[in-house]
Amino acid sequence: MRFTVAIDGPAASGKGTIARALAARFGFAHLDTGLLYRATGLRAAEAGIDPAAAAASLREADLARPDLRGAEAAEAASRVAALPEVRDALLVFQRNFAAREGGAVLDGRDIGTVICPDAEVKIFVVASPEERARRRHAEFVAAGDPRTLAEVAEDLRIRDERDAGRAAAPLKPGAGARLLDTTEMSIDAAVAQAARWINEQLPEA
Ligand SMILES: Nc1ncnc2c1ncn2[C@@H]1O[C@H](COP(=O)(O)OP(=O)(O)O)[C@@H](O)[C@H]1O
Ligand SMILES: Nc1ccn([C@@H]2O[C@H](COP(=O)(O)OP(=O)(O)O)[C@@H](O)[C@H]2O)c(=O)n1
Repeated sequence: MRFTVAIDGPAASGKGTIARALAARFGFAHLDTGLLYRATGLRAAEAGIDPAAAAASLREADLARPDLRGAEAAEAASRVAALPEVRDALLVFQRNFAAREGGAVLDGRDIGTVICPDAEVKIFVVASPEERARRRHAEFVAAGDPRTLAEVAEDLRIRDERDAGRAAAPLKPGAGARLLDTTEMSIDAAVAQAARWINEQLPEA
C-alpha cells in the first residue's frame, strides 16, 4: 500500500512531534525534511561549497550530526532553502521516500504543495508565535543552549517570514489541507485529531 501523509507548518508548531507519533501508530516511515535543509546549510557553510552541490552530495553522516537541531543549523537551513537549485537537488529523494510501500509521513514546509501535492492526507500545523517560541525555548533550555526566550522568538519570526515570503516553495497550506491549531492542545490531542483524519482516508483493510 502507498499512502502519504504531508505535514507542513511554521517553526516549532509541532509538525515533527505529530509526524513521529503518527508514523509509530500507523507503522509508516517518517522523514523530517527539515533535517535535509539543516544538513545542507551546515555543510555548505563549513565546506565553503555551493549549497546546491552540498545538497546533491548529502550523506547519511551529515543527517546524523548532533548539532542539526540547533539554532545555527536552523538559520543556515532557512537561507539555503530559499534557493531553487537546493530544493531541486532534494526533491527526488523526498518523492521517492513518500512513494515507498507501507506508507510514509513527511513533515516540512512544502510537502503538501510541491513534494506530494497528491498526498492522501495533508495537515497544516499552526500555533501562536508566543507558544511556538515558548516550546522551542524549552527545548533549547533542555539541551543546555543559553538563548533567551526573546532571542528564540526573534529567530523564529525572521525564519518564518523568510520561509513564507520566498518565491521558491513558500510555506503555505496545500490544496485541501486540514488546519491543526495546536496552541492550546496537548500533544496527545493533536496526534489523536491527525489520526482521525488518516483513518478517514485509509483504505478498508
Ligand atoms: N500540542 C502539541 N503538539 C505538538 N508538539 C507540541 C505540542 N505541545 C507542545 N509541543 C512541543 O513543542 C516542541 C516543538 O515541536 P516540534 O515537533 O519539534 O515542532 P516542529 O517540528 O514544527 O518544529 C516539542 O518539544 C513538542 O514536544
Ligand atoms: N520541506 C522543508 C523543510 C524545511 N525547510 C527549511 O528548513 C528550515 C528548518 O526546517 P525545520 O523543519 O527543521 O525547522 P523547525 O520547524 O523544526 O524549526 C526551515 O526554516 C525552512 O527554511 C524547507 O524550506 N522546506
